[in-house]
Amino acid sequence: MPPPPPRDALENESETTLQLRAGAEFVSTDATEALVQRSLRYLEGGYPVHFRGPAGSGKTTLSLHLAERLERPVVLLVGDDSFDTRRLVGGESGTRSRRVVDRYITSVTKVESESEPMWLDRALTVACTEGCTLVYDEFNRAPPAANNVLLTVLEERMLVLPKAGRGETYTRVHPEFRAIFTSNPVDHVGAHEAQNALLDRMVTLDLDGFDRGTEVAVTAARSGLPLADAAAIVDMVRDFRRSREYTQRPTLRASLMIARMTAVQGLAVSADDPDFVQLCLDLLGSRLKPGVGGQPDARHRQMLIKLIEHFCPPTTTRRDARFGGVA
Ligand SMILES: Nc1ncnc2c1ncn2[C@@H]1O[C@H](COP(=O)(O)OP(=O)(O)OP(=O)(O)O)[C@@H](O)[C@H]1O
Repeated sequence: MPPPPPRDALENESETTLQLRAGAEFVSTDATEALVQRSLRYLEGGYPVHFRGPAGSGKTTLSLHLAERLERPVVLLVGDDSFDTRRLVGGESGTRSRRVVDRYITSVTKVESESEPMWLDRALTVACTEGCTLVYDEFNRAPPAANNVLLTVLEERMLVLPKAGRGETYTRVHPEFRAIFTSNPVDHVGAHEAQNALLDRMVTLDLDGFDRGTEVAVTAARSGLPLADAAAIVDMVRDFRRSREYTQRPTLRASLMIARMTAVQGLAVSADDPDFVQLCLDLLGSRLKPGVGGQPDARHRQMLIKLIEHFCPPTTTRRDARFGGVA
């Protein structure tokens, strides 16, 4: 069989238009609900919301949950350094040809051919014209120039198309269109500084991790561990975070990893379970300055052991992983 004809790169990529499942895995607490309500007020008032915070602070999860609460189709876009306006808006992709053969008078055959460029919509155009909720995750990974097209979308509610490919140079933004942005700090690898003009058009809410109660609730719900065990792990990770001894900030994600592995392997959240201690050394030690042979150096190891002993004293017995209970 001959190989398929080469297609424009635009045609090979499809946009992610999501229909979110109700309540999918989001853990709601008083703190998250307060933030959700605050954000919904801005979104319903027509203003985009921007969650800014370090990795693992819950920005993406919160954004997707908010999008779900708006009950509109969701377009998810994840910022990338390779982005340009065309990647956001769309562009001309191939041509459409039409050939008309006219034999009205049998002795005369009139053939007319015409071809016109075909326009392919991308994420922003789809969201703006269909009235979707755009979740633009890590938007500051895209070069600032690529995001310029958002300026008129957010302020004048006009989407300016780069070429008159659809026979128009701009299109009006659907009244139900809403946008939620997330960004990592500028010192994050691959992050660009967002232009002030764009930031000026959004309501920026700083997320620097959740309160203890929310972290415990999320960790327990997502791992299946009892609340007391989840609390011990969260307290240990939060204390490590306060120590500032790390090179990579330990976040809720670190607590979740420890808790899930503990549950899956049936470990006891206890300093006398050597596998649990090794798990903590692996997952927290890797956030310290690199040691030798995949292990933290002696001082850091001692510090972590003390931390584990303090928050997970040797009292509990090994859990039976098959039943999620204690053996
Ligand atoms: N309210 C919540 N309910 C359930 N899980 C949550 C909640 N908040 C955060 N999480 C979980 O915490 C982890 C980190 O959250 P998330 O990925 O949203 O952070 P982020 O700030 O977007 O991180 P990054 O910048 O690295 O993408 C994920 O595993 C996520 O599922």
